[in-house]
Amino acid sequence: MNRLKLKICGMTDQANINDVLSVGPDYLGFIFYASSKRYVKGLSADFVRQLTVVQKVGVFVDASLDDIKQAIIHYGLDFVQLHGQEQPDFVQQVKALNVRIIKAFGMAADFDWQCLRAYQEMADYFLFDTKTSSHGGSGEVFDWTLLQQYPLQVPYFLSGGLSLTNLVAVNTFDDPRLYALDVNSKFESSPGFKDIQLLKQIKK
Ligand SMILES: O=C(O)c1ccccc1N[C@@H]1O[C@H](COP(=O)(O)O)[C@@H](O)[C@H]1O
Repeated sequence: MNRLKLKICGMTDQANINDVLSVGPDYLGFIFYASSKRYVKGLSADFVRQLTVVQKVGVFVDASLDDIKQAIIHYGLDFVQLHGQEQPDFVQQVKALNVRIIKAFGMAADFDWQCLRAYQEMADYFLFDTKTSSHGGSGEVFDWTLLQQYPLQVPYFLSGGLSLTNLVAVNTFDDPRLYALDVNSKFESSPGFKDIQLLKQIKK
């Protein structure tokens, strides 16, 4: 697991973020989706913007280009994670805002792998999450054997209900395209508050 990058997502609280940074994540995720239990709204943009020891990822679900642009400016985002049904031409417009792109897809048995081709030139990374009506943060795991059908070379984040229990099986992955692990609800004491003791066990 050591070669893999770590993204800790759904940060909402300043003190909790300071504790989480002691775990040494590569990426911190902030949810800019009002329906989420982890909506970033109460968190100071000035505080987030001055965080430089970590890559800051804004997570959006079918947001407008202007909302994304404002969030990039105010929170100093390095990455935009597009977690909805964003089409390639829209993703290209976000990329033109001078951020790097993580394009997320909800995995299910009938997932159309060919649809990824239209995104491969503009996405720095793909992210594979479990397909649910809540878009993300469900804590549900998808069938990882589906990834055997992934046809492209774009590196990806593995996501969807990652926990201390199922992360053990990541060691069986033999896929150099697996770039990062994205942990969220299974490492919380309550939505938006990460459990530091649980997080510390990831890198053991
Ligand atoms: O966390 C949320 O509430 C959320 C809401 C809407 C879109 C994405 C969201 N989070 C992302 O969901 C995945 C998986 O989370 P979990 O481990 O299943 O809880 C993760 O990539 C978050 O970035």
